[in-house]
Amino acid sequence: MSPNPKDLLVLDRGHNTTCTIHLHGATVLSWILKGEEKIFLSPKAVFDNKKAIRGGIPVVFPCFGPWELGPAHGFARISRWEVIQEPKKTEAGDIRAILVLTDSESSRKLWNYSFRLTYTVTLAENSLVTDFSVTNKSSESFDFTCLLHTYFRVDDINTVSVSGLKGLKYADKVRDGNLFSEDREVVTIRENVDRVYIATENTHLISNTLDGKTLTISKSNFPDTVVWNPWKAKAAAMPDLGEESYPNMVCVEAGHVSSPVNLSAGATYNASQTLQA
Ligand SMILES: O=P(O)(O)OC[C@H]1O[C@H](O)[C@H](O)[C@@H](O)[C@@H]1O
Repeated sequence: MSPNPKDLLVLDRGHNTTCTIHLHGATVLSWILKGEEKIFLSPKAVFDNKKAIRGGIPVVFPCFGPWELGPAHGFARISRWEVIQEPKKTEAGDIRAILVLTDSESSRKLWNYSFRLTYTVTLAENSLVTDFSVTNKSSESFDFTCLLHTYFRVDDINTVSVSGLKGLKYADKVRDGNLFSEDREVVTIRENVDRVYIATENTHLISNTLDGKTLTISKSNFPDTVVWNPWKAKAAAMPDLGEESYPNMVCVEAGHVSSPVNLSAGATYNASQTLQA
């Protein structure tokens, strides 16, 4: 299934460097840098403007994980966002687009607050910058968790490693969410891994993504990092993924998830992620 071109926003910086955003969820589907796709999008992803898109960079808000009030990972990734700035060149020569999501009758039914999310995507020469902000437009404070659920494209998950996690505590979601300590300098993945690393370094290197290359994630105000690969059996059980695809993806997700953000009435939370290749 391919997305409908009417649902897409394309940022084009020239030199075969582009970023494509689906308005459903403001989901970045693709980041091509000098001809090379850096982001994993499942060949079985569904683009029905209802289901969350399997791959890319889904935006998780207002709840990471199962949510007692609504769909898992919240409603932002399954809501249609509005483009408030079409792709436009910045003074630095980058291409930037801005999308927003505000509360609606359907969001208030699940979560009765007024808010404005702003997502600014900047395509630079060697990087993709995603700035995320939440403004509380309600008359009372609210709590939320949020995360950029980035799926990276890799040649082979068996050779990938992730830095910036040594010595940290993590909640292991495949072991009842129990807390463990990471003692490895770099984290490798050889089975179903689903971990919330707490208070991580602001930079992670993902090694051996494509042709031995390293990709860098730099984050600010996203204190936590989720590392996820469902491995073979779980991938096989996901109709929009399939067992053939798990070796070609790794999710390294920057978020504020191990504790909620408490945002006062009228206040704004700002966080950002830069992917650099
Ligand atoms: O299937 P989804 O709702 O898109 O969630 C995909 C995955 O997202 C995160 O990485 C969570 O830590 C996982 O537990 C979850 O399975």
